[in-house]
Amino acid sequence: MASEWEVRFSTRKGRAYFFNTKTEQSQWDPPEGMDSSTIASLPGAKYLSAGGDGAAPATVRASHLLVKHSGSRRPSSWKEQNITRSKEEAIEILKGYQQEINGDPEKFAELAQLHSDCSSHEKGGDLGKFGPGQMQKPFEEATFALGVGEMSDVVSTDSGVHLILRTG
Ligand SMILES: O=C(CCc1ccccc1)N[C@H](Cc1nc2ccccc2[nH]1)C(=O)O
Repeated sequence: MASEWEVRFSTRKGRAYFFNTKTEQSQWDPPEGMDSSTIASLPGAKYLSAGGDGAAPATVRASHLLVKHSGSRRPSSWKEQNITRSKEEAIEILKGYQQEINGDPEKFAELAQLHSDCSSHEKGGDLGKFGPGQMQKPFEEATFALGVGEMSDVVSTDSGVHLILRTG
């Protein structure tokens, strides 16, 4: 029965697997005879790669532009020793960059290099590839919801407020 099955993500292996909640058995391959639309509707199906077969690692690549504020987990960066701006002010600043970027990936990388409060600024904001369970949840969910080449609106994490560009 499909309802016994769910998709989970192995951070160790960096890929999705199928878990039977009744027998508690897990397997890499989709359950025998389960069609792709049923697989796509299983709980945790978001961990499956586009093919829905769980075989390809469900990882993404992204860049981000982070503006920290006084409530950030670490209100300091390469740019500013002691960051005291309010969260509201950080959002206003980020929205200014968002307008300037206007959907242009090259502009995104340029402004991330100049202004991001994350060490990834050195690489135009590039964070490399990551899978579920590796980044703070709001950041992960926003990134996984983007198509390749798409940019997020303002996303808030314990680190500050971000613009995210999914690149892979
Ligand atoms: O955690 C890091 C390093 C992230 C990184 C990953 C991969 C390559 C390069 C950098 N920097 C934090 C700021 C920060 N918080 C984040 C939360 C989610 C994603 C990226 C983030 N960056 C900080 O500097 O406080």
